[in-house]
Amino acid sequence: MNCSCFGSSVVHRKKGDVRAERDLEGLAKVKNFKYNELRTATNNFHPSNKIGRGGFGTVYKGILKNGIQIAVKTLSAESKQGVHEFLTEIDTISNVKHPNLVALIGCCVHETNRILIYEYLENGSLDRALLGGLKS
Ligand SMILES: Nc1ncnc2c1ncn2[C@@H]1O[C@H](COP(=O)(O)OP(=O)(O)OP(=O)(O)O)[C@@H](O)[C@H]1O
Repeated sequence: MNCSCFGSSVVHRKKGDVRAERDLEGLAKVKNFKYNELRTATNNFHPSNKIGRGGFGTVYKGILKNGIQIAVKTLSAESKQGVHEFLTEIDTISNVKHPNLVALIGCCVHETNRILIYEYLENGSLDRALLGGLKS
């Protein structure tokens, strides 16, 4: 599995990152994004790409090189959630698939950054997903 989202420099990896890398190898279902790929997709996490903020942290809209739109959820620095808990959450989310749930497509751990990547839903998509054919 590609673990290069930990950065190109082995020298700068912290203990937690190395453990996270090891743990991520066990998560076969989600893609391990490179931090630079996410920086490019979100125009360096530009404020104009910000689409919301939830309990996890700030959410940015991004566009991958292949044109796929993504929602990039960055775990806020104040969060007490550690790498291990973060990875456990990914493992749990990636095992749940339902038409009414937004799919988790990947994650990234880079230095102190913990990031989740979801499929992007346009405004109103949730309504449509929940109400199905009831909504025009
Ligand atoms: N997959 C997505 N596609 C498009 N926009 C999204 C997506 N995920 C989140 N957002 C936007 O980011 C905002 C925050 O989302 P987030 O899931 O972090 O928190 P929340 O659902 O509002 O609350 P909580 O943190 O309690 O789950 C949402 O209200 C929405 O506007």
